[in-house]
Formats: sequence, C-alpha cells, structure tokens
Amino acid sequence: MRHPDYEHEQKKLEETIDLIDHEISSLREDIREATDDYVKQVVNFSKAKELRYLEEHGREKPYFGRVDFIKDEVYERDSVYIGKRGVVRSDTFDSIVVDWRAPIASLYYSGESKDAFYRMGREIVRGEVTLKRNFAIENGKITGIYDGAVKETINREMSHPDDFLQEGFIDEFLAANLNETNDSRLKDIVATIQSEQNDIIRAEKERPIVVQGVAGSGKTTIALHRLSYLIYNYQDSMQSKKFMVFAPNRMFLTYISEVLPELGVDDVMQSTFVDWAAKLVKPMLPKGWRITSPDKPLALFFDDEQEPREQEVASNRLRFKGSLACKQALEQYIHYIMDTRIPFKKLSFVFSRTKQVFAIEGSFIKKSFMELFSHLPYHRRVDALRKHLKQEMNKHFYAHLRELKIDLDKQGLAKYEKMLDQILDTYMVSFPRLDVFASYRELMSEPSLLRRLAPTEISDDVIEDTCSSSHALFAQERIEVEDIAALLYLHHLVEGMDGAGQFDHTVIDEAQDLSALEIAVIALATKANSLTIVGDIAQGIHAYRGIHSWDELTQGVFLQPRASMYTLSQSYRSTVEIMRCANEILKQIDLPITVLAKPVLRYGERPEMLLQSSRNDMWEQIASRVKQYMDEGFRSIAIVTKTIAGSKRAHKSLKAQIPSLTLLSSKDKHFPGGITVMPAFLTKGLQFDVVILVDVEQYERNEWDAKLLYVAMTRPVHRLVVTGNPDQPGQLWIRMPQELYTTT
Ligand SMILES: Nc1ncnc2c1ncn2[C@@H]1O[C@H](COP(=O)(O)OP(=O)(O)OP(=O)(O)O)[C@@H](O)[C@H]1O
Repeated sequence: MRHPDYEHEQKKLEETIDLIDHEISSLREDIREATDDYVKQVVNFSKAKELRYLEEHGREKPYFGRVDFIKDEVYERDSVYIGKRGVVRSDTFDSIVVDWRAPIASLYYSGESKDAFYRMGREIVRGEVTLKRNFAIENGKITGIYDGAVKETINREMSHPDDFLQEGFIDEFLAANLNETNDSRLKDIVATIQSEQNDIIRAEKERPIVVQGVAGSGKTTIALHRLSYLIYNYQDSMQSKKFMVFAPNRMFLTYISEVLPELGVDDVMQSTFVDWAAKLVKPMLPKGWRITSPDKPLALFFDDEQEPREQEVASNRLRFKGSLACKQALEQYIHYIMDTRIPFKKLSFVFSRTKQVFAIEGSFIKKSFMELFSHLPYHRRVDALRKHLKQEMNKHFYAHLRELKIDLDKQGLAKYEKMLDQILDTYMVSFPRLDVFASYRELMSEPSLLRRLAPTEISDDVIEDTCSSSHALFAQERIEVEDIAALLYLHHLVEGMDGAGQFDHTVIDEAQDLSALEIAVIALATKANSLTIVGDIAQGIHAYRGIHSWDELTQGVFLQPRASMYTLSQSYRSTVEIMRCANEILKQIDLPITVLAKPVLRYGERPEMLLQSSRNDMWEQIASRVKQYMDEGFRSIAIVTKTIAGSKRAHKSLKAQIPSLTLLSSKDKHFPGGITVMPAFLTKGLQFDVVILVDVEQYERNEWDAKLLYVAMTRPVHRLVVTGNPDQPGQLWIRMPQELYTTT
C-alpha cells in the first residue's frame, strides 16, 4: 500500500532535483573559465567539488530523511530534509537540503520526541519533533517511505524470556538497509545512524571519549563519522590532515580508508601505533639496535607449543611494560635521579672588591628545582633552574652595588657576567644530563632499582621476570614493541614530547589491544585531549597486553579533563543466529554483562558445522562451500585458522582447488577482498560475507582462546561455517547448545 504522503513527497523530490539541476548549470558556468587569480582558483576548486557531488550523488538521491520540528515559543512547523551533503540555493542562499552534520540534523537522529533539542554552539534550541521520516530513493523516484518509531522491539522467534533482553530491535528502514548488504566493505551509515551512535559522533570535542561497544556495534564506522562531523563543524580550529587514526594493522587501515572519501575526510593520517611510535624511538637507540617483530609474542602465545614458564615470564614482562605501574616507575625514576644523584650543594661566590659573599643555600635550590619547575621535563627543568639561579644572584649582587653606591663600568659588568656564567656552568655539572635510552635500560635491567621505584602492588616475581628477560633481550641489542611507549614516555619526562599536540584529533580503534601506557603516549601527541577511543574488552585477545578494564583509562590516564564513557550493546553486522552462537562462547568466560551483544533482528541461516571423515575431505568440503557461496553472490569469504602456521597449511591445501585464494599475514598492507585465508587475530575489525572457521577444536577453554574465537565468529555478515571433529569439538565448542547450529 502506498504511503498517504507519497504524492506530496514525490513532488517535493522532483522540485528538489529541479533546483539541484539549476545549481549544477550555474556551477558549471562559474567554473568554465580558467583564471590566474589564486583566490578564484580556490573558490573554483571548492565549486568543482560541490559540482561533482551534485552530479554523481546529489541529483540521484538528494536526501534520505525528513524531520519536522516545532520550535518552542514559535509554534511553526519546520520540515527539514537531510542529506549526505547540504545543498544551498546560490541565488537566495536558502537551504534546500541540510547536511547530516549540521546542528539541526541532530533532531533526525534522536527521533520523535516532545522534548527534543539540539545545540547551536553554546545555545540549546528546544522544541518538539513531530515526524521522523526516511526515504528510499532510486534514480530520482521514491521507492519507500518509512515513518516514525525508531526502535520497535519485536519479540519474534524468542523461545526464552531472557532472549528478550539479549536481543535487540528492528527499525524497518535500518533493516531494509542492512539486508541490502551483499558487499562487506565499510560504508557510510549517515541515513541510519542510531541515537546512541549519534551522541558519540556529536560528543564534545575537547574531552577524551571512550566507547565500549560490542562486536559489530559500529565503533569503527562512527569514529570515522565523528571525524567528518568535527571537520564540518570546526573548520576554523581543526584540519582533517591533522587528524590521526590508529588501528591494529596496515591492512585494516586500507580497509577503513575506503569509506573516508565518502565522508569527506580522505586526507587524515593513518597508522598503527608501532609504525608511528617506532619512528620517534629509533633516533634514541644506539647504532645497530633494532626493534623485534610485533609477531614474536603472537607466536609465543598462540602458535607453538611453548614452555609455560617462558610464556609466564614474557607475559609478566610485557604486561608490566605497558602498565600504568610502569608509567609510575618511570616518573619515580626522575625523582630518584633528583634525590640520589644531585648533591644540591650551596652556590656561592665572593665579590673581590667588597669581599661580600653571595650565596644560595642548597635547600633553597632543591626546593626551587623540585617545586617551582616541577611541570617541566627534566632537562628543561635544569635549564630553567640555571636561569633562575642567575636571576637570584643578579638580584642580590645589584642590590649590593646599589646599597654601596658602586657604579661598575661596562668592563666591570662584563667581567662579573662572565664570572657568574662560569660559576653556574661548574655548578650545573652536578645535574646529570640523562640519556633516555641508557636510563631506560638501567631501570629495566636492575631488579633492585625497579623494585624501589615500581608501586608496591607489583610483585617481586614480576620485577625479577621483567629485569632478567629484558636484560637478555638488551644483550642482543634488541628492544621489543612494549619498550616503545615506555621509552617515549621517559623521553617526554626528560626532554618533553617533540610532537606534543601534533594531532588535532585522534581516533584509536581496537583500543583494547593497546596498553594504557601506549594510549597515554598518544594523548600526549594530541591537542586538547581530543580523542575518540573505541574498543571491546571482549575482543582483547592478548593475554600479555592491552586493556582489561576501561577504568585503566578513565581512572588512570584521563583525569583532567575526565573522559566520557559510552557503551554500545546493539550489534548491526551479523545475523541473530550468528550472534547467538558467538555470545555462547563469551558466556563461558568471566566478563561484564555489557560486552554481550544484542543483534539487530535480522535473521539468516544457523551456523553450520561441517563434519569431516578426513583432512582431505574437510578441504574438499570447504572448497565446495566456497564455490557454492560465490554462486550465491557472496563476494568476500574468509577462511580463518587459529594460528599463522595453520593459515599457511590451509592455503597450501586449498590453493589447487581455489586458485584465487589469497593468504594474508600481518605484513600485508592491502585488504584484497575476495576469498582469503588468515589467522584469527588478523580478522579483527574486518567483516566478510561468509566466514569459514577451520578446526574449532583447537580453541581451548581459557579467556584468550574464547576471545579469539569470538572475534572470528563475529566477522561474518551472512554465513558462518565451522569445521571440527563432532566427537571432540574442543573445550569451547562442546558447550554450544546443539539447537543453535546445524551439522552437515
Ligand atoms: N546505524 C547503522 N546503520 C547501518 N549499519 C550500521 C550501523 N551501525 C553499524 N552498522 C554496520 O555494522 C557493521 C559493523 O560496523 P563496524 O565495523 O563499524 O563495527 P565495530 O563495532 O567496529 O565492529 P568490531 O568491533 O566487531 O570490529 C558495518 O557493516 C556497519 O556498516
């Protein structure tokens, strides 16, 4: 049945397209003539950009939504049409379409309400939203109109009362959009941003925000939309080329960069933490020293049969190096140097002409150094103290000259200046200059020193393990990835951070995989604490690194200003059936309830377990599934193994049957799409139409394997296939309720 307003809306759409056509002609006219004038060139460039948008997208689908708003005390209804970009009539300057990032567009995302409001700078505009309407538009024709209720919870196919809490909602327009997906690249979601996502996108700019969001809740997507929002609203104080996005690997960065042009922020910087930080650290290292591969710990913990004790030592060391306790130990190291290596002797000299002694007591010098300049990095503190001592001496000396009415000539004054400089130079020698790397090495290899400086809650075993294994590593002229943030932090304490404030805004994706210290270092490089930190504690797959509770950031790193914490529990990626299975894995480990995902009610097929009679049979079945899914039109299919070695083996076994199969490793810079094989840790952040999970029995019942399996299981948009031995399906899969999956 046609929507009662269909005629009206179709007419409105046609009028809008006519106006856009008119704009297109006048823009074409404006930029036709070449010009030497620089200002005109700049104007023409931005007009050409606008023209391209209108020709390629704006004309076809000028807007996706409408919101009707009655402003308090005005009582006149205003209908605002919202699109991916704003369109303004160049003759009257009337707004034909409002940009989704504009303040008033916020009303569209918060939905119908009697107490609606939006912020215009500092002002809050209040009123009532009487209608929220979505349009599906194809080639200038309206093909669907969806009104009202954003969150209509449908209690469908739920067998257990608890399911109601576990599962999510269906928004008809959103469901239509999600079902369309047959291409798993990241895309813009401006038409269907949900209210709680909108709050994050539009959050205050000068405060760190931390988002705990379940798998598929749109964290990556909304963090990038936030960049787009910030650049639109703060063009005067922010530049997108000074935005930085940190993500776990290079392949993931190319994967997300596909959506950036659509959002108008294609010139942002992107890096992994290690790539960015290693560049800063390398100049600090002695010649010949290197950083070990980031994959080394992965192999130690996931790949090979390693000695448990060796794993324990590595885990103790790596965890400590990324911790806030390590940050404290580094801060204490500076105090230790000041307490034990600087004698703070009395500074004095005699003015030979009057035999007057000028002196500054050691205690006064120590107090000035410790208190007056405590905000400065150590070396700058030393320089500031020298200046201060000189001023103090001058103050007393010139007061003495005035008192005795001594008028020193130019030569006499120069002699005094020279003598004072020499005295100060000699005195300041007792303030050691610190070599950052040598200091760090000293701290990390001497257990008695580290014990003295680390907080007492760090056990002696951790201190011993850290120092002994670091010492062995340093003996090979190597540092490891976990040393990088600690070294940069010490550098900040000693010299100051060169790149402080280099980023106008920073996004940290998959933040649970970075350590608190790494995030603290990134914050030092970001202006005004303007950070968007997104992650999921349930997807922290490393026992030896990463954040285990967001309190580490909200209570340990961001104290001034405090971080705002957001939680997203609605998941948009996978079908209900896939998320039910994935949640079962998480329930087996002790995690806070907030990390369990509520899927949007999009239904599909139950995950399927392939039974195998032999290894060869398994590879054959996988190959035939791949062919079947390709015939069904799925474009991205990932074959996921637990380990790096496993993915190499799978590639070897399947290559002949699937010639287009690509083996991916953490060295890969590009995400090729198509049919890929990779270890589970590499699938983080990515999504595929289909995931085929090989050898599920290899995942054991411990926190890290459960999280790794959960990550892999939450990657597919449409289908999940698992291979395993049904008699011994592994410690995690064995608890999977049989009704949640099928076997073939
Ligand atoms: N409001 C929305 N409307 C439509 N699609 C959405 C919405 N929010 C998220 N999605 C879709 O959900 C999928 C998951 O998004 P995204 O990868 O950003 O989630 P994530 O939280 O970063 O996931 P993960 O932690 O599992 O890597 C994407 O396909 C995205 O387009």
